[in-house]
Amino acid sequence: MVTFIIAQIGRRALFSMFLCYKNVNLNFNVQALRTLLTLTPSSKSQAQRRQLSFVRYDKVKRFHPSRGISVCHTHTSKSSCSAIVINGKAIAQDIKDEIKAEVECIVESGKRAPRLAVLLVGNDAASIVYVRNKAIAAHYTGIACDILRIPEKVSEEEVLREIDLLNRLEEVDGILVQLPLPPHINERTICDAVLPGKDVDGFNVLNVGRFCVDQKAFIPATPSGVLEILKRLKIETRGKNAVVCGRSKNVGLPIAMHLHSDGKGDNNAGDATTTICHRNTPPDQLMHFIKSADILVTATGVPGLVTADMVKDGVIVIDIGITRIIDENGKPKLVGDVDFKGVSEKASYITPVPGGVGPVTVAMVIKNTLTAYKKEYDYGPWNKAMSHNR
Ligand SMILES: Nc1nc(=O)c2c([nH]1)NC[C@@H]1CN(c3ccc(C(=O)N[C@@H](CCC(=O)O)C(=O)O)cc3)C=[N+]21
Repeated sequence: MVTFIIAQIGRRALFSMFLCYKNVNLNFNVQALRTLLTLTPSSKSQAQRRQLSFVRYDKVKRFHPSRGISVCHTHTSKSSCSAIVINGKAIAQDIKDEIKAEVECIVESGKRAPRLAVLLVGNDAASIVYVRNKAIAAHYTGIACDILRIPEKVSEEEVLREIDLLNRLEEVDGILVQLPLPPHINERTICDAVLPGKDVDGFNVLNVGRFCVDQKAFIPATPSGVLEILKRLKIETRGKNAVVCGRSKNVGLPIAMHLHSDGKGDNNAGDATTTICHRNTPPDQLMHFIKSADILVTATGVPGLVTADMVKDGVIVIDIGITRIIDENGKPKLVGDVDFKGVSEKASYITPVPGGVGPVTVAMVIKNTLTAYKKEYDYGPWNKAMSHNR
């Protein structure tokens, strides 16, 4: 194991060089995408509904599939309007810049930088991309990031030992085990082995439980990304109809948990009337619930699940589905759950795939790492008890 870690440290140096190179490109792209245009509201209600002070997060030109790019000046005929496309890359960039500034202050004051350890088991192509994105983001903000690549055939015991080691290392603030894990490894066992105070993924059952009862907790990156988007766009959720399609334990369920909670707890919850639809929701019921949604969150991985005829005018659409397909020209492409072209004609806001929730997810993991470093959440005896159990 020691040899393995030493090998990783060597690799890390190479990886940092790669990151430095990647970072230049990343900054360039993000800068190019940041539009600071402002809209001129045509009426007061429009200004209120669209939260115009925050349009810098949107690609202000409205997307209209049949007429190319157009700007809609009136809300009187909403169906002929098209949605504001939420720019997840710009939101992520802002979050990362805030983190970077804070980390700079920490380091200038003579303290060590925060540190994230990522365990990547096996060679899942998507996981490699996601982990790489997290490492690039960490590097950008000044947070140290170690990626421990572990062969697919590793035993559960071995992974638990690795986590135990990281739990005990004072200088490791955040631990993240990339999912999915190979089928012979129990994900619940692994997630629960991560010390709650270092559990930047929020997958440890203690964090899950605390989040459920709306106490301070690490909230998983994708749900907290969605919350951050809603918060930064100042989208009101209280009393609205929220529909979440998909009930996965790490995405759909926590998002619904947050949206429905009454807002009196620690996490500034949504207080929305929340419905969860899932694979056993009959199609007519799915149609019925989606039609009722003011805020629609989809996290199913079923491309084209939501079409224009299913949504109501002005719906806010957060698309978390991410599926790799081969398009009509034979090229690989990422798509969400929503028929973007059609639905963006009726929605008021919509997140694209890629470039929507994904980049914000990455930024939120990094933000959680800074929170872990600052030891903002008090886990009392849990943090130690879990460690001594091993
Ligand atoms: N322990 C753990 N923590 C996670 O947070 C976690 C995980 N396991 N397993 C898988 C999901 C998924 N996830 C994404 C991260 C980045 C993008 C992302 O960067 N998406 C880009 C596209 C990336 C690409 O090119 O494929 C985008 O939407 O623009 C997407 C999804 C984190 N997850």
